[in-house]
Amino acid sequence: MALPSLNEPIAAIATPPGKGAVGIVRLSGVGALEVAAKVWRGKDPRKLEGGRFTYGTIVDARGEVLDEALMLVFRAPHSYTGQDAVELQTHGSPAVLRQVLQALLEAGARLAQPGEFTLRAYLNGRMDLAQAEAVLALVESESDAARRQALRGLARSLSQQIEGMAERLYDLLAHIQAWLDYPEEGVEPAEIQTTVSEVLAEVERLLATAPAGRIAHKGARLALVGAPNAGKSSLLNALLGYERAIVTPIPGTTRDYLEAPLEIAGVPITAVDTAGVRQTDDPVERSGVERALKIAQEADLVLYLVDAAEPPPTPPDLPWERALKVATKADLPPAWEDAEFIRVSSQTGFGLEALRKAIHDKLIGQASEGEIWISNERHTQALYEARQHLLEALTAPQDLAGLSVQAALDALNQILGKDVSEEVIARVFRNFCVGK
Ligand SMILES: Nc1nc2c(c(=O)[nH]1)N(C=O)[C@@H](CNc1ccc(C(=O)N[C@@H](CCC(=O)O)C(=O)O)cc1)CN2
Ligand SMILES: Nc1nc2c(ncn2[C@@H]2O[C@H](COP(=O)(O)OP(=O)(O)OP(=O)(O)O)[C@@H](O)[C@H]2O)c(=O)[nH]1
Repeated sequence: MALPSLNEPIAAIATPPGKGAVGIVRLSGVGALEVAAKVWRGKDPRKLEGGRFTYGTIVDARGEVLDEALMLVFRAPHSYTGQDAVELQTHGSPAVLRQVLQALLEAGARLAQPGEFTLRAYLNGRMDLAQAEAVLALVESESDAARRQALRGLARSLSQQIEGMAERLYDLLAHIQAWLDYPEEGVEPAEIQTTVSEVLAEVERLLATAPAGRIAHKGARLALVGAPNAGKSSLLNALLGYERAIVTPIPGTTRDYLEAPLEIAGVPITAVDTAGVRQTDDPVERSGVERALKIAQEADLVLYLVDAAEPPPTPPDLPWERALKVATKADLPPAWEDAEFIRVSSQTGFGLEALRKAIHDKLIGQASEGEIWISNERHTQALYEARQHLLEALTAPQDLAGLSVQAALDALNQILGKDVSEEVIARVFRNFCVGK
């Protein structure tokens, strides 16, 4: 798969489809300023300093005015792509944006492919591949946790950590090579063990953040499960802060399931209220129960609710390793007590903060706010590969350990986009939107 040419001017609408206060059309490449000059009535962009706005009108090839606009000129290498670039900031009408784009295409630009501006930034060495992926993650971020992590990637936090590990492996390789050449003055076998173990621990630490990273990026499904009248709908409403689900004293009120979005400590969560689980002959209720148990199996986390004011029911079959046990109606006199249960009252709000914290901790695990979370599947795969080769290096005969160290190094470098195939690059940028 060939990557698109790097230099010809490309153009795209950068703002999302639909009406907006302002819309932006982007242009980048060798000759971008000439293309812009052809559609512009105002100061000549070729004579403008980089980083300045100017006001004027945009015209098409026949001289018809398309809109009044601001033009922002960037001069290579001081632009997002590293090339000469121009932004036309118009009124945010789909008709205006379409015509302006059309005029740029007629003036000599080519329509940009998805992610092609960022691809150019990468190919021009303005960012590494992990940073480019962070741009995509940032554009896609819907939660605060995801935004924060993506911004960290953009600032090269992950890249620097990978570079640090790579550096240590390069040094080790050099020593191993010296030892192969001059066995009498080369590496101590212990040096291989120590360095490889330390880098391995770092790789494993990063891999351990992958579940948290995935959840911060994609969100988690939280199933509320329990017997009829356990207080599932009430707890959902209490967590949401508004009355989403119907609450009645009649057992079996929620017959199907119901989803509602919420955010806990910056993590996007889809809470699913399910039908009460019990033995029943009613076919409608039974399919609700089956569905509830299936939702529990598929959820990232299950809240198993038991009414603390009643004798406890027989627990259903749940994925207990992904479950939190919750005793509800803590405002009533308890019929039983069990320290494994988090006590809450949806009526008074008692225990809700503790529950939120427990949900967050269980979903995010030991990954701490301050560290880098891996949220990208490509990075996860590369780290697994590196881990595999480092484990090999630990057990390989000393004269072969270098091969495994080299393979681990190659895997780490893939994250940065060093020596990756065009295939891999194309796959990364395929997920971008046009104009990014
Ligand atoms: N209008 C607009 N807003 C935007 C962007 C953009 O391209 N255009 N961005 C992009 O997606 C993001 C900002 N990122 C950017 C990063 C670098 C450069 C840039 O031109 N850098 C040059 C010049 C710096 C300077 O003038 O001080 C450089 O680093 O040399 C521009 C935007 C978010 N907001
Ligand atoms: N005192 C008290 N009553 C509660 C509390 N939470 C729920 N209830 C009551 O318990 C009953 C059942 O509550 P729901 O939230 O509908 O229970 P559910 O588990 O969704 O019930 P189903 O839809 O039947 O499965 C209602 O009468 C609620 O008012 C609580 O924290 N304290």
